[in-house]
Amino acid sequence: MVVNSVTKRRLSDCKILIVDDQSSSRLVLSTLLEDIVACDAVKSGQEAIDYCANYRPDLILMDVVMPEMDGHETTKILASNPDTATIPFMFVTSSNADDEQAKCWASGCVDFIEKPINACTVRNRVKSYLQHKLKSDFLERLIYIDRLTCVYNRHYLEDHLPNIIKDGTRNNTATSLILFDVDYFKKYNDHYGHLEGDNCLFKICQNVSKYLLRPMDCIVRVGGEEFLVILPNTDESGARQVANRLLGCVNELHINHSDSEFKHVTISAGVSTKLGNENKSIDYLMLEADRNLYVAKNAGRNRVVCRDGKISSASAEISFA
Ligand SMILES: Nc1nc2c(ncn2[C@@H]2O[C@H](COP(=O)(O)OP(=O)(O)OP(=O)(O)O)[C@@H](O)[C@H]2O)c(=O)[nH]1
Repeated sequence: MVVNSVTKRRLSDCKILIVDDQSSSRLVLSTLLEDIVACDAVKSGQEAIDYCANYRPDLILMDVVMPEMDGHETTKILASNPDTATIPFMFVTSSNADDEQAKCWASGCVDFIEKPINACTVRNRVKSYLQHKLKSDFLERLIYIDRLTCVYNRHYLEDHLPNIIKDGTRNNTATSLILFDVDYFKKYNDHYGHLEGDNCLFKICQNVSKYLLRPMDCIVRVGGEEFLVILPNTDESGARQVANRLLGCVNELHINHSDSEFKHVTISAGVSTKLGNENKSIDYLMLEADRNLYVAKNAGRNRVVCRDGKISSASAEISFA
């Protein structure tokens, strides 16, 4: 998962993906745009889908007519996957018929470019869209990112968790939550000072973010030194593995904490899971995670408790698998 930041991105930080079966069209578009943004190019809808499974372009320029999978079908598949649904796309089309234009807009494109392309229009249309996107992305980060830790804040949780849970029900997939809390943090602040405390929270969040491997996994600061990790499409055993990995990665930071029996900073975690066909509310899931966190604290801290009540202590094993 990408580590968030509230710094402003520039046009030159953006990346676009050009999807066109004709190598000449790919070359023309990338040559026209490469001094404005970084460009990657692929030659089919399937390659675009594979690319987006690993990378998040700021914009896709999508040819409409392609063999095997056309631009409309490709964007439909991207839109049906929550991981790729928000990637904006512009169609590049040689048809300016009314019904074709209507079809492009109906599929959710942000704009379209007519073929044969006009160099000046393509450059300015892409530039103007990306400038607008950079501003709205920045505003969204200001609203949703906690300034101290650079992870999501409660506003994000309130606006997005209901949809994540609904997606899980709709797709009949499990969703898990990990609620974690820094152990003996009051003592840490008392001993090392509040500024060091802030610093410690930042380090933990940055490190934990690196260990959330799927693009849809995210971490939210729910308050003080308490954080929620949201894991869409993850069952209880998967969540346990992630939670143990997070405990391991905080242990591996080796932040001194002389007033803890572990002698370094640790976290405790409670997990809750909603199976695709279960009807559990967000409040219920939060309570379940909170109750399990409480059990983990009482069992000695630096451990994970899932809904089956099983306790696992921090595994020092850290795996990126
Ligand atoms: N430095 C710093 N401290 C914070 C922040 N938010 C909350 N805290 C402190 O975190 C501490 C939490 O203390 P407690 O809730 O007693 O929990 P704890 O000491 O971690 O004990 P256990 O959770 O039982 O292991 C309080 O002293 C809060 O002031 C923050 O943003 N920065």
